[in-house]
Amino acid sequence: MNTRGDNCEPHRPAHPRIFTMCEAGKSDHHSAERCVDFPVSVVLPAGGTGERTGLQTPKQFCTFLGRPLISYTIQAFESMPWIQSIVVAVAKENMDLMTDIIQRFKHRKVRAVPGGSTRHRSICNGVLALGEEERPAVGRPKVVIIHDAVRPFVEEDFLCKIAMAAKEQGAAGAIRPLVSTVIATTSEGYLDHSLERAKYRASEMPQGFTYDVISQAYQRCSESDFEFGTECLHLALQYCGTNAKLIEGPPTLWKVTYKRDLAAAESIIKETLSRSACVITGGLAEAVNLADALRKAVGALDMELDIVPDLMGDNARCLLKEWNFIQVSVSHSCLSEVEAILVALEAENRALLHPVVVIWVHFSRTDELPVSERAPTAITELASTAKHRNILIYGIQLKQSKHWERSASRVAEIASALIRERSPALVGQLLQA
Ligand SMILES: Nc1ccn([C@@H]2O[C@H](COP(=O)(O)OP(=O)(O)OP(=O)(O)O)[C@@H](O)[C@H]2O)c(=O)n1
Ligand SMILES: O=P(O)(O)OC[C@@H](O)[C@@H](O)[C@@H](O)CO
Repeated sequence: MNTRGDNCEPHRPAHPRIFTMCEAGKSDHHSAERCVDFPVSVVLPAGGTGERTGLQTPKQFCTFLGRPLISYTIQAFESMPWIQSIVVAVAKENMDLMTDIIQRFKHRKVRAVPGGSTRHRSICNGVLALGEEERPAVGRPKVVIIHDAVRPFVEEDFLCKIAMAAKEQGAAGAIRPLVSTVIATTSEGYLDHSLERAKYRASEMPQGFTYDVISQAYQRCSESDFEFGTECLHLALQYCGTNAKLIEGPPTLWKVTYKRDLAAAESIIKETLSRSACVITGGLAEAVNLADALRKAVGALDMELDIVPDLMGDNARCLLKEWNFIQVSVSHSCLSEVEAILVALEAENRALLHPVVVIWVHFSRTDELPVSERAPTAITELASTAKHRNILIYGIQLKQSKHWERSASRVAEIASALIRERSPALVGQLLQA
């Protein structure tokens, strides 16, 4: 609420403005839960238009591997058990789209509220919404985390530090070293003076505030703050006398701003999904030998393999943590083993948030016809239906030869490329190792 006592948003047509982003860093939820024993809610300002990307689609709705950027950021926060609720502030004209994303990707804890014509107004609307929370299980938060929805990579351990510091100090913010020197220019466009870079830091996100501090700051701040301000920490100091604790954050805190940042974000998401794979051998000797050779070969490609005979019993754990599966079939050309993987993946709804890769490696003995001649369309048909369920099936056929290691490293190269790129274009193809 600003000085006039009305909502943050003046009665002007809202700009069609919106944004988004990413994957939680791997961390031990338990250690964070031990530290954060007070209610924490999150405001994700996502009401911008992303003009600096030069794209028609606002960056928060640009998709990566079939999912909008904002869904990655939401999922990162909702995967942290100690976050009680999330409010996303989006432009009014994107409320339906945001609601659809929440439903489609089964986001919990999160609700969308109308953003504002500036970032501060969007954040203010989000903070107001937390104060009017009606969901019974969600009380007023002790700490409010504010995080640009287009800062894709949120690390739980760091977020925990920000939340703890905000509770103790009233406000806390992430900082990073400056990359470029900051200079002041004259009105004629000449150098006036430069700042000593070592004395300054870049203010990043996440930031944390006690609910009282941030809500008071927005009640007291000026129209000029709402219109032109970019720094919540400044509002806390200026209007509440609260001096934020500054904590240097990891390099992953960057904000998607330009088109190149979208490519960088997609590359990091793909890399995160490509670090390991599960190889299922059926326990057959040739398959186990190939899997062992594959493990050596992919090690050089910075990838780890978990080799199991099947996905039964304890081995079913692979279904809950892997995004990539390699089924090695020896001789028989039927895809029953791949179909079994599909059934297991769907039972766990594993492909909801990320596309899952299943690679069928068909190993044929020297006296057998290659599967491309015996059952050329089998994999294409199966892959076509699986693709609609966000499971990408690829085939690699391998003929038994005396150059075992060379064949295995060839399979490894192809498999790791398929896993890394997750290309829809190659789905259903039977590649020759
Ligand atoms: N009226 C606005 C403007 C921005 N934001 C959000 O604030 C975050 C950081 O803003 P920025 O990166 O500047 O996004 P845009 O304003 O959309 O980008 P641009 O300035 O290029 O248009 C983004 O998540 C953006 O969606 C917002 O919630 N409401
Ligand atoms: O100005 P923009 O809307 O591009 O980005 C907002 C940033 O200024 C802001 O997220 C941090 O500097 C921390 O306040």
